Amino acid sequence: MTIRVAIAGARGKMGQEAVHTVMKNEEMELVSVLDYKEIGKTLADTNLFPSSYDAPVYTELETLHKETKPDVLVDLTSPEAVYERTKKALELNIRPVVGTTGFSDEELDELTQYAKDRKIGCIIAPNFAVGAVLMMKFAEQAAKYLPDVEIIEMHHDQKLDAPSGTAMKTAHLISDQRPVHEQGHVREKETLKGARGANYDGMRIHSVRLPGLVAHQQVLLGGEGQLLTIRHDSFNRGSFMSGVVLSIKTVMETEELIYGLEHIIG
Ligand SMILES: NC(=O)C1=CN([C@@H]2O[C@H](COP(=O)(O)OP(=O)(O)OC[C@H]3O[C@@H](n4cnc5c(N)ncnc54)[C@H](OP(=O)(O)O)[C@@H]3O)[C@@H](O)[C@H]2O)C=CC1
Ligand SMILES: O=C(O)C1=N[C@H](C(=O)O)C[C@H](O)C1
Repeated sequence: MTIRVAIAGARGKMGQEAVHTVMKNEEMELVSVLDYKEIGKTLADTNLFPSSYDAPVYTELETLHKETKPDVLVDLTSPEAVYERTKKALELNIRPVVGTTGFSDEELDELTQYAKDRKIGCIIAPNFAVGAVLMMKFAEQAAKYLPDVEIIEMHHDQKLDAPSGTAMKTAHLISDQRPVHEQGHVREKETLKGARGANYDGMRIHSVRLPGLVAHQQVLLGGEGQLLTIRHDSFNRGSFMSGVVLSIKTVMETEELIYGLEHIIG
């Protein structure tokens, strides 16, 4: 069976890569594209793709659904509207594969319940790169033994959310293994606000934004006289595409929300 795929955010850095990936995949068909502004009748009208890329463009998910009946909506957009759109997709019986980051813990909980009530698959993957998933899992394991942790995530300077979805997911995984405790000196005082980074259950998260970067993270775990550094680098967006393909296939087989690629990479 060919999987009918729609993509939201197709003009973006990740979206363009995902369009090519789906177009090249023989088990999938790109049936439509969702944008939030008028960009032409078909994807080719954007001048970003060859003229053979003729998937129609819609600005309303309901119309897109009615006219092109996608099985899956791949969302690679921006944090502002992704929660509402994911909920709407579930309502319409379209299975969301969401790479967009910036969900709050409450929103993730609500969407999990929403998908469960409707028995419909949904995958939210803060990072589609297999190496990044391994970095998070290794850090989770290491934190049992070295519970003092600081996360440094580094991204390109066009990124809208901070900390990154990957850093948040890493913190979630580590916090399941490590007793909540404040790190650093008890009388520590910031002379410049933000110097110690964001505080997640006492763990510190630092966000670096610089031109030239793509997506990088290191997890530092400190112990008496020692430091373990676990690092992952994505040098280009091709690194995320095998995870996108796996998620599109897997979401067709599941009836609940899966948060994180670690649950499906086997
Ligand atoms: N899970 C993963 O592995 C990865 C996730 N990401 C995440 O994916 C998202 C996209 O990243 P990236 O491609 O770098 O960002 P870009 O800004 O390059 O692309 C986002 C695209 O979505 C469009 N867009 C914005 N809002 C909407 C909307 N409401 N509906 C439809 N389209 C919209 C933007 O249009 P316009 O520019 O006109 O506003 C743009 O074309 C981010 O949240 C990022 O964190 C990124 C890399 C990997
Ligand atoms: O915006 C990005 O680029 C990325 N976003 C994701 C995140 O927030 O973790 C995944 C990856 O780090 C690239």
